[in-house]
Amino acid sequence: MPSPASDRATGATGATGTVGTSGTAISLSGVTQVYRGRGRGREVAALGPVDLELAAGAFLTVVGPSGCGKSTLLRLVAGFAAPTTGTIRAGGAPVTGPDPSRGFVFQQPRLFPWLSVAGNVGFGLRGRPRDERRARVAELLDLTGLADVARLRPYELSGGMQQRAAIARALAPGPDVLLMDEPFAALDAFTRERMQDEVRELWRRTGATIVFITHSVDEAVYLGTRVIALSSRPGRIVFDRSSELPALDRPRADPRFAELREELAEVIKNSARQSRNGPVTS
Ligand SMILES: Nc1ncnc2c1ncn2[C@@H]1O[C@H](COP(=O)(O)OP(=O)(O)OP(=O)(O)O)[C@@H](O)[C@H]1O
Repeated sequence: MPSPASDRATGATGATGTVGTSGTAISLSGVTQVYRGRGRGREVAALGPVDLELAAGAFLTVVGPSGCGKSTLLRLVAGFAAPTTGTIRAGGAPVTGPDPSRGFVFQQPRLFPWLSVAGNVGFGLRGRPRDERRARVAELLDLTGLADVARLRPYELSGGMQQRAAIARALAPGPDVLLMDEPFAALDAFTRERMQDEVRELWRRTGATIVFITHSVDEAVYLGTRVIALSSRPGRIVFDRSSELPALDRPRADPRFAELREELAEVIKNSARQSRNGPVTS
């Protein structure tokens, strides 16, 4: 297994089309989201204002209390909706809608039941030459350990394998950014830990920038090269920390793991009580 440092320093090309190891992958400036329901007083201030600059190649984890706007943030970056105020840029260009350069993985795998695993993984490659598509699908099935089940239908797979197929499908077009919305929340604890290691490995090998939403402080600290916490709704950044832990072989054994986890848990507990704190950064 190549070391993450050497992988990233050389800008090796993995599963994604482009490996960006320099520059800004995503930036948000003054981003807010207010949902408007029917009738007076039905507005929900869900997010922001949020300002964020994310370096290419980072693994950003976002954690915060339930309903604080984590999914809203991710959906805005994906381009599924436009923010109420503010601007979002990806790779320097304004986000105006969904784009193959930003892959999305949902909490539920959402595979197409009528397609095989290979068919699902290749779905986003329709229109490309057949040979190219086949080679790409084979590469991704190998990368995600699904080569042996390529011909099976989704219902024949375990939950973990289905989620791997969903990740492979999101990676197929070679996105620069992978957006993951609590992708392991529905998995049992054992499978979840294994998938965390697998996604770490995918990140190392592909060089993609990842934004990963989670409810779990442990998962956020284990995976993130940068960890942010949002306050209670409307979600604002109340904690923002870079971490070297994901580059280590056994992050949980490092004393910094427990330290960061405790600090983050404390911030989330406090911000749930007092939602309008200023940022806590270092
Ligand atoms: N389409 C919508 N219309 C109205 N309100 C919405 C809509 N989507 C989300 N909300 C509200 O906005 C707030 C933020 O929702 P969001 O799903 O972004 O939070 P979250 O942090 O991802 O929540 P959870 O951790 O429970 O998944 C919540 O109060 C939610 O009820």
